[in-house]
Amino acid sequence: MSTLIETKDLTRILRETVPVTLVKDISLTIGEREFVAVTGPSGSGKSSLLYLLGLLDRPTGGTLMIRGRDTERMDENERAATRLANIGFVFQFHFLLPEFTARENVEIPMRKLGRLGRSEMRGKASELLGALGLADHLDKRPDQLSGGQRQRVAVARALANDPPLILADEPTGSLDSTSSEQVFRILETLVREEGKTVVAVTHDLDMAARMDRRLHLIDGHLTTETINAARQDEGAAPEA
Ligand SMILES: Nc1ncnc2c1ncn2[C@@H]1O[C@H](COP(=O)(O)OP(=O)(O)OP(=O)(O)O)[C@@H](O)[C@H]1O
Repeated sequence: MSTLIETKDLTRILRETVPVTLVKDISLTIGEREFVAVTGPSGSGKSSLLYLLGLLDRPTGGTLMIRGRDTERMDENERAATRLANIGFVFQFHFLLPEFTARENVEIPMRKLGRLGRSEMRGKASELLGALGLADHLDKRPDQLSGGQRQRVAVARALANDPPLILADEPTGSLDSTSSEQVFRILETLVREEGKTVVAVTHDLDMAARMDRRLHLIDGHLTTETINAARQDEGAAPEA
């Protein structure tokens, strides 16, 4: 299994009047085709860790390598380009742009990357939305869609540039149980059939148990790392 992300003593401290530790000394390795849960109590640093892994925030200590490249040695342009080509985000609240249609929302990351022409972008966006069961909703705006449909548009947007890594912050947190299961299965399919790596923050321990590995945080520290049984049978080695 090749390594996608490697951190060593990753730390993020806010330099306020009283310093606030968001994430402290986290060392981990995440490989390609892994389905990883991040769990922990409220305020334990789960979102902060995801922001660091997604290059949306910078560490104050330690290192973060993505595909063998030290992200702290990159300038802002390189970080932005690395993010755009390698990482898709799905948040608890979809953050779709309300004035744009589903298809236009999915096209936005493609426009930013600038690799495809206009009709190719349209085609790719339609294809992605179609694969997520939204073929009849391409031209609807977010307020014309249900919560589950909006979250599927957000997943399609995360996949727009075909990144190897999807980071999801409570992607099913605001959904009813049926939509939640549907979105979970989509993420699972991305790993099992498309070879993506998905790292998802979740409060749902049943869901976490269905993933390959669970990283549990307390007070910004990675306290336990659990390899789920099904994966151990496949020979995945426990790391911590
Ligand atoms: N900008 C900030 N200023 C001050 N404190 C912050 C800031 N951002 C985060 N924190 C604090 O850092 C800690 C970690 O926050 P984080 O959002 O990463 O936790 P979390 O595990 O994702 O929580 P939740 O499950 O509630 O979303 C929390 O105690 C939070 O209050």
